[in-house]
Amino acid sequence: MGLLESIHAPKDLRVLNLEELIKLAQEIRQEMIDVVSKNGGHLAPNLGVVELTLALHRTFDSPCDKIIWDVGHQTYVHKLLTGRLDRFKTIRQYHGLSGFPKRAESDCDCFETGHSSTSISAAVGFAKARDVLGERHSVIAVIGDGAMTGGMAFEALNHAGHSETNLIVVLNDNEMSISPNVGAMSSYLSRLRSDPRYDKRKEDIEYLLKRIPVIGTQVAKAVAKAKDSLKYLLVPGLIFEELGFTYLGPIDGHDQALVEQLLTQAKNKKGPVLVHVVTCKGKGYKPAEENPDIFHGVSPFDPETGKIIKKSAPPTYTAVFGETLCSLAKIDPKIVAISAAMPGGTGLKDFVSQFPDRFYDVGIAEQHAVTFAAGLAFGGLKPVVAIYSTFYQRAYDQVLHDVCLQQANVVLAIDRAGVVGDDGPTHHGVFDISIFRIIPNLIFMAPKDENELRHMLYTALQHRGPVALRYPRSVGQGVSMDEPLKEIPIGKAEVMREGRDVILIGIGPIVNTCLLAAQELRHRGVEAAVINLRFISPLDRELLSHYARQTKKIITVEDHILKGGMGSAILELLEEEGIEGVTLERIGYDAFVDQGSISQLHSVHGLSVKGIVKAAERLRLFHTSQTPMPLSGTTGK
Ligand SMILES: Cc1ncc(C[n+]2csc(CCOP(=O)(O)OP(=O)(O)O)c2C)c(N)n1
Ligand SMILES: CC(=O)[C@@H](O)[C@H](O)COP(=O)(O)O
Ligand SMILES: [Mg+2]
Repeated sequence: MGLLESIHAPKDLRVLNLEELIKLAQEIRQEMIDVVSKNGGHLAPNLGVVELTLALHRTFDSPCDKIIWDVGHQTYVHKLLTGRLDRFKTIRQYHGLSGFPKRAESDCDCFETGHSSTSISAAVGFAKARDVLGERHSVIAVIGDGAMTGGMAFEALNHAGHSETNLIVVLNDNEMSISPNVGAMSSYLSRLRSDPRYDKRKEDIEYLLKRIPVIGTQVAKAVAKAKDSLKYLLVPGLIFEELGFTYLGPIDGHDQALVEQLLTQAKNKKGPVLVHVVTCKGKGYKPAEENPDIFHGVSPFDPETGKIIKKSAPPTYTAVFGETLCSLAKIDPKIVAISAAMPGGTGLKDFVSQFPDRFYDVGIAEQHAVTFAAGLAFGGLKPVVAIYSTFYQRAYDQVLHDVCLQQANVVLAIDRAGVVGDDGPTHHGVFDISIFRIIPNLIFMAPKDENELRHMLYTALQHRGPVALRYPRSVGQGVSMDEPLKEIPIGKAEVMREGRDVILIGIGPIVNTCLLAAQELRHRGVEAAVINLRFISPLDRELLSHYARQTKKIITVEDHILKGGMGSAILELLEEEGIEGVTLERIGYDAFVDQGSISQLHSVHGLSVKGIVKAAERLRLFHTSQTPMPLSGTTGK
């Protein structure tokens, strides 16, 4: 039996000596490489925090002490040490362990994360609750240098530093967000790391400063001023100190004994403390150390070589978006692109290399990204902001107040729209239609395939005023691409198939599933029209009203939450147009959606041929008893 099998709870770690801890760290790394090479997952961030997590669980007493992990993608080690080794092989799978902290999984997961930069705010909340209730436990937020670029982190530092509550912030600085970290805070952290006094204790410097003699009032004032300036030069971590934190570090985050020593020191200090540890993302696995961005969130790979297992498939929507944007930017010098710390994920890597002066990575700052884009637009440029659907939730007011109210010429590229798979409920992009379709002035569209995406991006960039464009995290349909790019008439839907009995209305690539379902329904004697809605706003009122009056039966299908979604928009339209006697079945999600593969989730929630046929049955378009013919080659509920 290895050491890892003997760890059932954090208390089991406290009996180990340094040699055993080093061996345990190796076993943990091996277990994570084995499992992630099969399941995919956030390998590099976890390899980087092995010693830090061991030190945290030896110094603090979880679940009594509260450890809050920012983003939460680096909690695999924490899971392995808090009684979840036996289920670790199921991580990120349907009904398996989550890849992020989950309160329902363990008492040691005191706060759920997934969206970045929330940990310090939550920690201040835990700390204040403890103070009010007269409790005494420690509260620790563990935040990466990337997450530290998010506005919420600054807001929380501002609050915590002023409140003087006992709280520890561990800054895990690996110089990486998903890509190399950006921004002034990141440069400041680099200066701290490269400071020749890296290991010079802050206390020593303060002691020296205190020894400067003070004689007479005038001289005292001058000396006080000089001391202040000197302090700026000499005391490391001064930004944090000035915000009211005691700053400790920076130290090597892979030196087990040193990390424990510093955490113990932090535990015994009063007020807010910031512990700065420097780690290597991907530590201990060469391919991940060499390519920390690729191994940040990696798909299955060969553990021997680190080679990603690739299947041949059509290009992703993201790749087609990136390629089209580059080709349009070549012709139009006003096009600029903005990413919130995800140039790779949003398909903008080529844009960065081809147009470095027209690309802005603003860090994990979605709110700033959107308002910055509004400024760029009024300054005369054509900004395209590419953000995942789930992270746009952060920038709702900026979209509404700064872009749409003022009719700024901004293209909002909404990537990862729909369920995203293994990352689960924190990351599914299933709310954007509900929150954005109600904003006046915003044109909102979604393509049925990758070719239509190209034409829509072109259309968006021709339009004056704000446009949103949603597309999923998946490979395209493998359709051929047509040239030249042309404008799609705003607000016009596309009839993909005629039919007198029912209309199947889809938005996005799910339209293709509607087409397959229409074929199945024909076997049951049902003629279904299929409409590719294309525009959520404005809706094609004329066309939809015509078909609704004709068939009186509608099935809407969307990779989105039902409440407020596309089906809801159709219901509103029927009511507004006074179309009566229509029965409507809506297919989509009715709650937060679990993790699982995208096809699994679609099938469980009825976004499948089988699910659509069942909806038709509920509309009494046919009865199962009359149609013995089996479904051919389809899945779904
Ligand atoms: C609001 C938000 N925007 C974007 C992301 C995507 N994201 C996940 S991890 C990450 C980088 C985090 O970097 P850091 O905090 O330094 O952690 P590391 O992986 O380097 O340990 C980003 C941008 C997110 N989770 N939340
Ligand atoms: C933790 C996080 O938010 C990202 O790392 C996310 O997992 C990226 O997912 P994609 O694979 O869709 O880019
Ligand atoms: Mg980092």
